[in-house]
Amino acid sequence: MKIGVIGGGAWGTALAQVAAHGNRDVLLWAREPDVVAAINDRHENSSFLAGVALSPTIRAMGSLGDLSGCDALLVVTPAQHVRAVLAETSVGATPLVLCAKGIEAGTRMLIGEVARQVHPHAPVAVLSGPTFAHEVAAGLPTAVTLAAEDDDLRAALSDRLAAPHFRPYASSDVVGAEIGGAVKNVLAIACGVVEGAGLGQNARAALIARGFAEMTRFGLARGARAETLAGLSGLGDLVLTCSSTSSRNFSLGVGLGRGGSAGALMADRRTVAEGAFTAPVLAEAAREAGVDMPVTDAVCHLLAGAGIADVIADLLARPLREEGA
Ligand SMILES: NC(=O)c1ccc[n+]([C@@H]2O[C@H](COP(=O)([O-])OP(=O)(O)OC[C@H]3O[C@@H](n4cnc5c(N)ncnc54)[C@H](O)[C@@H]3O)[C@@H](O)[C@H]2O)c1
Ligand SMILES: O=P(O)(O)OC[C@H](O)CO
Repeated sequence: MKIGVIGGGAWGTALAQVAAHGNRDVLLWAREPDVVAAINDRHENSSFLAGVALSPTIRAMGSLGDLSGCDALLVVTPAQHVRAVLAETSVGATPLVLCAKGIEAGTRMLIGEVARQVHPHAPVAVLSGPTFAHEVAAGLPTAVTLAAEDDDLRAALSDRLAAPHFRPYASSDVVGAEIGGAVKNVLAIACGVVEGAGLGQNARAALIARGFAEMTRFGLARGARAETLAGLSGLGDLVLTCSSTSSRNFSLGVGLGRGGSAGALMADRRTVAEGAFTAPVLAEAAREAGVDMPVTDAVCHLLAGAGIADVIADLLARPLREEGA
């Protein structure tokens, strides 16, 4: 199975490195000519994944047309760009493995829904889980959820992408795998705020637990399975990104918690903090589904410039409720 990767950011590059395990050929499309040149000439991506010696069997290209002939395409651009990039890619019935974590603004579509709309004949899979790109690229042990409805595709992709340090767990719950990754980014911003504002470890643990309840309510309303939400792509990734400044979303939250504005914190950054884009659309989607997501709403207010003290006070002043409700 010849793998093509769409997106030369940190995660696309790390996944290309995984797929190149055992000196297998991998094609990687990157948007930036300097990234293409650095990968081909020096086997590095200093722009997005500095300090990693890449496999020489990874070949980078600047034209999406060069990916034709691949047996599966890993889609690893930021969520808000997936539609445009897929529309430029000749896909046919080639399986698409979606690795971006987010919900499309405007349409409120999960990325799998976007992919099916743009390429109706392409089978869709989702790869998601607790995966800091620099750790995966360094060969540190990592486990992910690999979800696809089709049994054969799931097995073929798991076999092809598994490596000694990279362990996919198969699932048929595509929607569940997607929702965990999208929602955890928003909750990671909230946990970063707790850290930045010095609200303490109790508050962070409470946010993780109540955030997971929120993720579960939303996921179940959208057809996800509870065990997927409690697995690697849901709870696993939530715990990772809510506890480390290696997370761009958590770091954004830390900045907000210290009193920075979202505009200033996001200006000029070359890397993506998906939660900032997902939060408003997730809040809309939750309202549409009749699901209460107070932490997500609080993140939206903070991103829009509301004061931290007011937002926290409002969150804590909500009516008391049953834990399982
Ligand atoms: N970095 C990680 O550790 C990690 C791990 C798992 C999943 N992800 C997910 O992977 C996706 C990609 O994130 P990343 O960390 O690889 O990116 P990144 O932050 O390292 O780099 C930004 C990427 O955005 C691309 N980009 C910017 N403008 C674009 C446009 N108009 N059209 C297409 N692409 C554009 C850049 O080319 C670059 O590849 C995100 O959804 C992220 O949540 C990231
Ligand atoms: O840096 P973040 O916050 O985008 O998190 C990266 C991955 O999603 C962690 O699984």
